[in-house]
Amino acid sequence: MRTPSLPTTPTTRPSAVRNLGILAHVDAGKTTLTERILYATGTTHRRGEVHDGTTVTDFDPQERDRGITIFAAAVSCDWAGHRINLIDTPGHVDFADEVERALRVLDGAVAVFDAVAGVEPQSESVWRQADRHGVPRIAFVNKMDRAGADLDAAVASLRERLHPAPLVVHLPIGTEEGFVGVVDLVRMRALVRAEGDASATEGPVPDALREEALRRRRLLEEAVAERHPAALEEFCDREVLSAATLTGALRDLTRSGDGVVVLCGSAYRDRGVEPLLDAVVAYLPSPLDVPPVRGRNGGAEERRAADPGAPFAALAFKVNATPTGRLTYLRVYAGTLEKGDVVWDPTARRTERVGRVLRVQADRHVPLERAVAGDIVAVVGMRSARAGTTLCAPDAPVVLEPPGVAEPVVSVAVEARRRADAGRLAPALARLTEEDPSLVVRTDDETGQTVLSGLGELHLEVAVEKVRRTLGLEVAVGRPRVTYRETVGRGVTGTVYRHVKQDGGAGQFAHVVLDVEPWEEEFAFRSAVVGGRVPQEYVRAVEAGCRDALAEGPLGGHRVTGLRVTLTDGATHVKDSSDTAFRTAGRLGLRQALRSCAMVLLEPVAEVTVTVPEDAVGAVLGDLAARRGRVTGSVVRAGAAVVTATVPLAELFGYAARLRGRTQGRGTFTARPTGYAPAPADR
Ligand SMILES: Nc1nc2c(ncn2[C@@H]2O[C@H](COP(=O)(O)OP(=O)(O)OP(=O)(O)O)[C@@H](O)[C@H]2O)c(=O)[nH]1
Repeated sequence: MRTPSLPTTPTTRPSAVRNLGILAHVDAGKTTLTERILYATGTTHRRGEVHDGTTVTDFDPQERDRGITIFAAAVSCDWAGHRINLIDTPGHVDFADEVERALRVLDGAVAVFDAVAGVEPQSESVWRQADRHGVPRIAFVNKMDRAGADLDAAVASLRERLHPAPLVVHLPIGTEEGFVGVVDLVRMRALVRAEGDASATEGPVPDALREEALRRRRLLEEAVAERHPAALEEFCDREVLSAATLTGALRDLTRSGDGVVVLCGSAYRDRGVEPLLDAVVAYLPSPLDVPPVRGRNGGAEERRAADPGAPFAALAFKVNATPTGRLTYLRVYAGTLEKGDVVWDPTARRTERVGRVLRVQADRHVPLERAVAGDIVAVVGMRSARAGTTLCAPDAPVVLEPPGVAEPVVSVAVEARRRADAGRLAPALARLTEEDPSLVVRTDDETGQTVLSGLGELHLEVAVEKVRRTLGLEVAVGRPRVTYRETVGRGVTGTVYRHVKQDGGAGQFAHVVLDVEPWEEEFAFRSAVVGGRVPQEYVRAVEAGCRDALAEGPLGGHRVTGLRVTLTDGATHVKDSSDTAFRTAGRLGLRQALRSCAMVLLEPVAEVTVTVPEDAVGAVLGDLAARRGRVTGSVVRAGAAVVTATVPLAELFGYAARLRGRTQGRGTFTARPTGYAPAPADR
């Protein structure tokens, strides 16, 4: 059994905290790197391996069985007087929402790349996610010990596909099996760990590499000076940059997102891990270096800085049922939280009592007296907080922007296998959705079946398996189905809808005239009513009614998207008109209009990347064509063919097994949902 030692002291200086995520494509080595970081920092005393199922962060039984990260796990360690709170995130696209929630609360990230494959599809997706959240990052090119590893090629693919300004600060020493360490180009020192060494040794740059190291240092100086005015000044005056100037400029460029420091190593062989930790501390921002968190207090925007003395504000980003109790993971943005405190949930409009505050070390927890601004902790005792809930001081309310939730694209019908268990299914599913907001449960109106929806086949498989393992509930699962949508192919003008109701007491009256047209965005609404014939408040009610109508389209009850509605005319009644009447008129009026429009059924499509041995390409192309796939590219890289194609998600069910069969287990693929496209008429 692993015995992680736990940093138990509360962090009192936000400037000494680094909250970071480890992001990458599946199998790039995030979990192994996290494991080596815990070992290098003395947090653990043995190195766990993914293939042995002994890592600290992949502690869930399913993660160990499948050898992949499914849930973002938090661990903390100390390095050079700093507290590093680290979140190991899943690399598989089905769990992208878990990454999204983690990114919302992180200040920085380490993006891990495979030195042979370079930038892979999911590394591209998580990179864009981090861009959206403005999270500064460092790149770590891992697996430098593998045959075919090439730092320069990996950097070229980074530049080509992700468009950052790469600032390469390492020169590898040795190649592939002979990779033993790196030259740190900032300090011009070599860090070598030969086979059998317990730790890295620092020394002068080996003579054989001196010239190349100087050339690369020069390239680094030029790249930095080009982007950093103070560095440029020094470079112009003295024609060189000092290590101190270089370090300061690299820090500034990382934090502003104008450059990405690139390091290399081999996590598996413990090479390049300590330099990576040094870089995290030197370049990535502390909670004080990022802009104060934004929130709303009533209608007004409010910002809270990472000040332990300020009124408390925190965002819950994960909820997890554990043997310790229901854990709510919090990023504390402002103020201090002590055990026993009463905090306010402004959205649910209720108070919550904080039972205990815990430092989380994957599946282990250590009680803390308090947590201060900038820290990431878990608390026990919250009843209603979910991922995305703000918790704040009762006398200083604020609502922080919650992370977005992805729309589900795949559904399965589920039922308890044993009749006697029928009553246990609903609470079990409710618990799942509480922990993972990207899972949705509903009852099908026509069949009465319970339908579980999520982001992919694997996502749903893992969810059902969790119910079986944790609650001992056997669940029968139907065939997976994709989530269709409907859009407007050709619009209509002048749909008249009159909502009149007269039953005894107060009547209801609303009259609307609507135009509907295809639109680029999901939904837009405007009023073109002249002369105040429909007051503003009723216009808003019509819009709300139209939004209600989007839930079910006329083709098959699917969600409607891609349209603009214009309210062109209407009429009111002095006594009988109300918000409710106009909302109803908006809903029923749009429904009527959509029935007259030419509607188009949309199905989800995914960008698929298949990597196979060259001799299997023919079979793979034929199979993709049979699945209505459109091939968008094909290249040969390190002896393997990489085929990219756009394929309807509905045709991808069971593809993993099929590909394995066609390639004798040598083929792999990833699928990234990219949006919706018109479905063929027979759907
Ligand atoms: N040769 C080599 N193999 C490595 C290295 N780092 C990780 N691996 C191996 O690569 C495989 C994947 O590593 P993981 O650490 O599970 O990768 P991951 O990115 O966490 O994968 P997911 O959590 O599933 O997204 C494992 O078999 C590791 O042993 C490395 O530096 N060199």
